[in-house]
Amino acid sequence: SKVAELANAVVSNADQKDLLRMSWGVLSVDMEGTGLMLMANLFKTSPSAKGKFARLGDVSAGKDNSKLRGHSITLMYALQNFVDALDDVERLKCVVEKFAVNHINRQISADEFGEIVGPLRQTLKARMGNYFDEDTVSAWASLVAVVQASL
Ligand code: HEM
Repeated sequence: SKVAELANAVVSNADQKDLLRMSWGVLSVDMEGTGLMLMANLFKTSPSAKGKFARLGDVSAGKDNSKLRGHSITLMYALQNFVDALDDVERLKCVVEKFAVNHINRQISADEFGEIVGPLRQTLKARMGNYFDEDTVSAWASLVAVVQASL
């Protein structure tokens, strides 16, 4: 399957995995703050994505919106599952498929899910400063592509 093929490509690319782990080390210093930043970037760049998160109410309130805050925190722990699975293709596939279900239930298409890459790029740039580079963005895009293939 396409998911298996893309998951294999991620697990076999040692350079990409180094970039993912190094950048995750930076992003995960402040799980909540980074999650809120990622969501704010998504809402800024993708009005259509904003429409999907109606349950969260007024997302412009940031951290003061407890529903947005809860979502931002749990989204980061979801990403942690992917980073923890980078050496084991079966593990990566099963966590990807678990998160795919949550999004299929919400009618998020592969294209819509892919809208996270731009916001992720902005978040990496803000958090990594001089250590930011486009190879790191590509590494994250490869991981996102595994999820997209499952949608
Ligand atoms: C880095 C990529 C993403 C990760 C790790 C992620 C993770 C999650 C997690 C853990 C949940 C909660 C699961 C649940 O309540 O069933 C969730 C819910 C959701 N996700 Fe994602 N997501 C990502 C990207 C996106 C994108 C790009 C969209 C839309 C364009 C999206 C739309 C949604 C919606 C609408 C919900 C339900 C929110 C709610 O009402 O609580 N997600 N996501």
